[in-house]
Amino acid sequence: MDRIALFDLDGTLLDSAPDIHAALDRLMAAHGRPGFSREEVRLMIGDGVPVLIQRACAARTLADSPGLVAEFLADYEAHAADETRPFPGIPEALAALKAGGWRLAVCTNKPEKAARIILDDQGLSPLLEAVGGGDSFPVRKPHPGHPLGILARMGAEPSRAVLIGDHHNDTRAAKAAGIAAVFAAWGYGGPEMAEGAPVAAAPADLPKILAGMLAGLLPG
Ligand SMILES: O=C(O)COP(=O)(O)O
Repeated sequence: MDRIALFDLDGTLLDSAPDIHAALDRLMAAHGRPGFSREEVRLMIGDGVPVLIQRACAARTLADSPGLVAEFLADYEAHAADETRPFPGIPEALAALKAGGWRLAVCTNKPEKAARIILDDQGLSPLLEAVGGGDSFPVRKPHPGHPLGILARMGAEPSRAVLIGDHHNDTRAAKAAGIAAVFAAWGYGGPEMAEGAPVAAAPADLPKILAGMLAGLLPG
């Protein structure tokens, strides 16, 4: 029976905050503004790059513009994999799920190009059937059209899918799309962002949790 695991990227598969933080601080410095703490950056991640830049500009009284987003992205794409690594246990969990018959894909609000740069660099791309970024569809999480668009590309049913993420954008997109959700407690989101979804404490727990959810997925 078909089974699909859709993964959020930043804060779920990848500890990407160090490179996002460094690029954001370089952008602020280029515009004469002070940088941020790591915690401040973690809290700004989750809604894609244009919103990240909006939040940073608002915090530093800098006029937000599409030019700043392009400036950030050109720099970030060149350094996206400098320090970014999968969270411990993620490569093993993905391999175990794939071996267990799960079809794997990424559903991230990160721009698709930057997502692919890191996934290629870290050798994760061969495990994935699809990567849907924050700019791959007209909508992005928490809009259900984002995970649903990825499933449509895979020829897969929402009733056979689980979305694993660390942000309320993930749990909300899943709920609105009729997809089961699992909250990744090791990521950047506070525990309140689980919003009632089952919680995985560590990546190593995923194969067991997802296996347990199989029975609850509708036949298809
Ligand atoms: O880039 C972001 O802001 C968030 O990306 P994510 O959806 O993979 O957490």
